[in-house]
Amino acid sequence: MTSSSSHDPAAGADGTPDITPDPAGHPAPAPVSRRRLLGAVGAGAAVAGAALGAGGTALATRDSGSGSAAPGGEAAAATVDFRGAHQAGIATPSQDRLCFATFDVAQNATRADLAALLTAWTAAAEAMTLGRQVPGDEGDLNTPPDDTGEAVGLTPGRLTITIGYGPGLFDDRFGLAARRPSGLRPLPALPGENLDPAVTGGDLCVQACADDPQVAFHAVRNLRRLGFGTVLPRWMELGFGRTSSTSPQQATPRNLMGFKDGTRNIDARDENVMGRHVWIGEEEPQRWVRGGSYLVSRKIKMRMEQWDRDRLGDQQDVFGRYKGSGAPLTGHREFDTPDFAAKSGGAYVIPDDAHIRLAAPENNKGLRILRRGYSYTDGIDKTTGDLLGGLFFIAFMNSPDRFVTLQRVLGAHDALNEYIQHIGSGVFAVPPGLAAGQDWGRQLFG
Ligand SMILES: C=CC1=C(C)c2cc3[nH]c(cc4nc(cc5[nH]c(cc1n2)c(C)c5CCC(=O)O)C(CCC(=O)O)=C4C)c(C)c3C=C
Ligand SMILES: [Fe+2]
Repeated sequence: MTSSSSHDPAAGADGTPDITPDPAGHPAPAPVSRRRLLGAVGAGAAVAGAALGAGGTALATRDSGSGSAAPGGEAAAATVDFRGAHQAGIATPSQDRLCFATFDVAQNATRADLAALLTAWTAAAEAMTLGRQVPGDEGDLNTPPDDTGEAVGLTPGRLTITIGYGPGLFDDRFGLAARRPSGLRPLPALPGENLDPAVTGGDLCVQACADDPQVAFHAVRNLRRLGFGTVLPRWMELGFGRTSSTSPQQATPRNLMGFKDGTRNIDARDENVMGRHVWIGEEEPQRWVRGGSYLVSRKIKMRMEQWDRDRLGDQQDVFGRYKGSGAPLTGHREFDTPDFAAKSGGAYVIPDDAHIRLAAPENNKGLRILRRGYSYTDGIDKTTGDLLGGLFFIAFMNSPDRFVTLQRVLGAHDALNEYIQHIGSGVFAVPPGLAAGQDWGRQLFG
């Protein structure tokens, strides 16, 4: 690979990339309130940290079942509304942690079983996002507890639980063929991928995001527990270090390649942009899924040993951005607009095969997606000693064709391909949010 060995204009005087300043001067998160406000959780928007929104999002502690406060004092954390026009966990400012799982419906499960499970999942999910235990009979010594218990005493951690349905759910098993969202079909084969069936597909997916990994895991575990006999877990992924900002109010995080990731992501607070690119709109014949979205997941392994031996100039050319500041190679500050026409010595400053050139909306007829991925690790490869890990890519869009269009270009031409491989995949229709009194079972089956 060639390198322009570009020097980061935002680097310190000694040439060390200065990775600390946020050029946009984004505000620091509000201090966490320690006050305990039980009960009333209003219809306000999601909030980062514990700042109370004017719309009434309240603070809550996890219900310990005995009414006592969390151990160690009165720790409080923000909750995110479970109900609304759209499911939480899409436009919600990204939490720090992810637990993502897919499930297949068991062979002998019926339509009624699935509908009942989705109704039970709704009640459990709503309770858990409020920091409460999964509802049910308590204290019966002759039956297993309704909640597995490991989140008792933890704060809600901005938990969101987002559900999605895979293409297989709309086959002839449950009478759902006539309700299949028009864009939902298996993704086509894409260049360079090497998909492992063990981390690909599923009839249903559950994305649990929270600022505490135990809260996120507890959510998926309890849905799995409720699903005994009706659904079987297919695969599960834990994510850390969110790799995308979904709001410029969040400092841009770094991925495992050390680059700021999410700089030019969609600002999920912009309803106009979300309406054009992310939410399924009026053009969708299946009314029940309007206001929803499509979730595409890709488990992307990074060849970290190769990457860590690559020169800084090469690394920057791969993305078309400076590693320190995150600025485009044609700019000085992170949020400068890339100049894809700029040349130096007859060659593009942002190389032909740079990741951002190939993925940018300017070069893809305005196409945009909302990225909401996380880093993952699977430990080490025992035969080689290599680190196993990379990006668990999640993106939301109003048609999976958007992802296919982008990935056809990236998979064929991206300089990043030398260092990554797509090893897992999923596509799911994400229904809209639930109104008061509605549940996932009735929403799906009509
Ligand atoms: C098909 C969509 C995409 C895949 C797959 C993908 C993989 C991938 N990306 C990075 C790191 C970065 N991506 C960045 C920008 C960026 N990436 C995509 C799409 C996919 N990325 C888009 C649409 C964009 C925005 C392009 C633009 O408008 O300029 C960046 C730059 C910072 C940013 O804007 O977010 C980084 C860094 C990795 C490591 C990766 C697979 C492992
Ligand atoms: Fe990317």
